[in-house]
Amino acid sequence: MLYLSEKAPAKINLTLDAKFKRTDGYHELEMVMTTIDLYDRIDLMFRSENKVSLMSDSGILPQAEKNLAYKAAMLLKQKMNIKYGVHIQIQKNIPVAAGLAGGSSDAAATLRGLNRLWDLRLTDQALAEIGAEIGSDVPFCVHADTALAKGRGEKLISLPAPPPCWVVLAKPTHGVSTAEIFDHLKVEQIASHPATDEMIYALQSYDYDKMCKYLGNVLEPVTMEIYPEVKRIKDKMKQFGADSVLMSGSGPTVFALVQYENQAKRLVNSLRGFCNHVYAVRMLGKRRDQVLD
Ligand SMILES: C[C@](O)(CO)[C@H](O)COP(=O)(O)OP(=O)(O)OC[C@H]1O[C@@H](n2ccc(N)nc2=O)[C@H](O)[C@@H]1O
Ligand SMILES: Nc1ncnc2c1ncn2[C@@H]1O[C@H](COP(=O)(O)OP(=O)(O)OP(=O)(O)O)[C@@H](O)[C@H]1O
Repeated sequence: MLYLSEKAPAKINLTLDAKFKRTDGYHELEMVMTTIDLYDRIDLMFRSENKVSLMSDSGILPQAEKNLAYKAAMLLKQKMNIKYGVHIQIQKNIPVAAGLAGGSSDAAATLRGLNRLWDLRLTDQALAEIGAEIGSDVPFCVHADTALAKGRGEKLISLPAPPPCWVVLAKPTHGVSTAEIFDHLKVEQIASHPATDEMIYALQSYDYDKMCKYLGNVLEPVTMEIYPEVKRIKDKMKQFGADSVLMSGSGPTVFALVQYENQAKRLVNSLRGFCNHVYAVRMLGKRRDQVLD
């Protein structure tokens, strides 16, 4: 194969809990994560030379060595001792540094795509293990379904996809550094831990109301303290009729759940003028339509 494309969907956290800070500096986490129908497109072109190159249509992304998709290609090449190359083209739709794992998903889609382009026949599990060396969210993004993630984020147990609904996302203009937010987290001072087991049960019983009830993220108050705009957006979303609202990952993107398209449209219209980056997308939760040959 000489050319192929992969979808790289964004993730949201339905829950994010931190148990303790580990001696390696990472936090031991417990999170329920799923995917939404907002995705980057990764085009991969086979190169017979032993070179990896990368271009993206985004002015703010690192173009080569620092790009997570480039790192993924180099790591896979090195691990599998590959002597040819690839040109990676990224069409960026997921907002950057937003808590939506855009970079991790690009890296994961690159691993999945190269597995096909270079005919490596690795399992998703093997790709996820390689991806864990790039970032904590990459293993989840390799599978790109719905999962309980533990450890640093790399230990995954697959869960049923959430009930169908709309996800309205609003992102403040500034991005957030994940490391900075974790730095400010004091695990022993967490006032309220999310009810992870109840969220799992909500998914297993396909219960939209319970899914809404049990959204929770221990990083939300931390990010809100530093960036009060996050709280203002969350309050507006609640006021404008969202069924439930939560910040995703380390933020600053806030997402609202609603069941019907007209509610999603109303919410988007109410937020315009107040927030520049607003999207209404469907919940995904299952890996489908990933391949774009
Ligand atoms: C917040 C989440 O998005 C939730 O899904 C992820 O935990 C972050 O995943 P990521 O961006 O792939 O994170 P990494 O690139 O591995 O780590 C960025 C930084 O976040 C902090 N970090 C990340 C994961 C974790 N379990 N504990 C941490 O303390 C560390 O300071 C780390 O240096
Ligand atoms: N392909 C890429 N797409 C987005 N960001 C990238 C990419 N490659 C490298 N980066 C860098 O990674 C950093 C985090 O970007 P990203 O959009 O993945 O953040 P995030 O959504 O907060 O991630 P997470 O939810 O996994 O913490 C940014 O500083 C960005 O410059």
